[in-house]
Amino acid sequence: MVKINEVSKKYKNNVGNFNINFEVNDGEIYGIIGPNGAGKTTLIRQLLGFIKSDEGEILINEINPQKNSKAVMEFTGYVSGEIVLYETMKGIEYLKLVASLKKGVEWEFVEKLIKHFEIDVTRKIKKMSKGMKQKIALIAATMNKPKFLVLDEPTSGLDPVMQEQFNELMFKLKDEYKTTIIICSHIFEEVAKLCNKVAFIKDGKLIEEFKVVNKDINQIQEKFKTLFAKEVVL
Ligand SMILES: Nc1ncnc2c1ncn2[C@@H]1O[C@H](COP(=O)(O)OP(=O)(O)OP(=O)(O)O)[C@@H](O)[C@H]1O
Repeated sequence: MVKINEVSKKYKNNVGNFNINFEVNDGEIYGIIGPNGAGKTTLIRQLLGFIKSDEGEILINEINPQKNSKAVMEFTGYVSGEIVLYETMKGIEYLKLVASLKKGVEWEFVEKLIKHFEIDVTRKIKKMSKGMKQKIALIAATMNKPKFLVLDEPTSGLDPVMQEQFNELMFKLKDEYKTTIIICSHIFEEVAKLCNKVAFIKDGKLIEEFKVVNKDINQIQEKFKTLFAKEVVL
């Protein structure tokens, strides 16, 4: 589903990301882990064709997003790190608008998602909490059971109950609809529970790809500590 070959994006001062290679198979959940500023969001935006790579090739379901982002977005759901919604709308109005713009939305499934996340969609978005807005964004991104789903720190505002509901939704999409998912996260537990493989990104480089075995959070934590060890300053 996803093939990334020698991809680089250099901002000024040699910041960005460099010679990234990885593949994600159909129906896999792939994690991207790295500290702040490592280049995760830059990579995701290249994957979707929102920013142009300087080098390399990306193929999503055999389509190059850099040449045809629109074609990729037709079968892709995306939740960005900074969620921006139409603040003056009610939740339900926003979801109806998104449903009218996407192909293949069954409203019954949207209703199930609203119930699943236990969210009051009659409220105005501007009066919603960060976590509620995140749920709305997740429903908007998954309402048409997309073939490909890209999530940039999707659960940073969710409480533990909602985290579990998020995990359940990810498994449902993967198992029942064969959705391929890429998820950037700082939450090791989430990555351990959901992902088959994890890429560790440091200073714009993919320094290690790691296979998650038995949903073991300790392995990921240990690997992170080894790869990102820092001298104690304070
Ligand atoms: N438009 C831009 N112009 C110049 N530099 C940029 C631009 N966008 C991002 N950067 C820089 O590129 C680097 C990677 O940023 P990016 O947002 O991809 O990191 P990240 O891993 O997603 O971080 P975080 O976990 O904090 O969200 C950072 O040093 C950032 O300052």
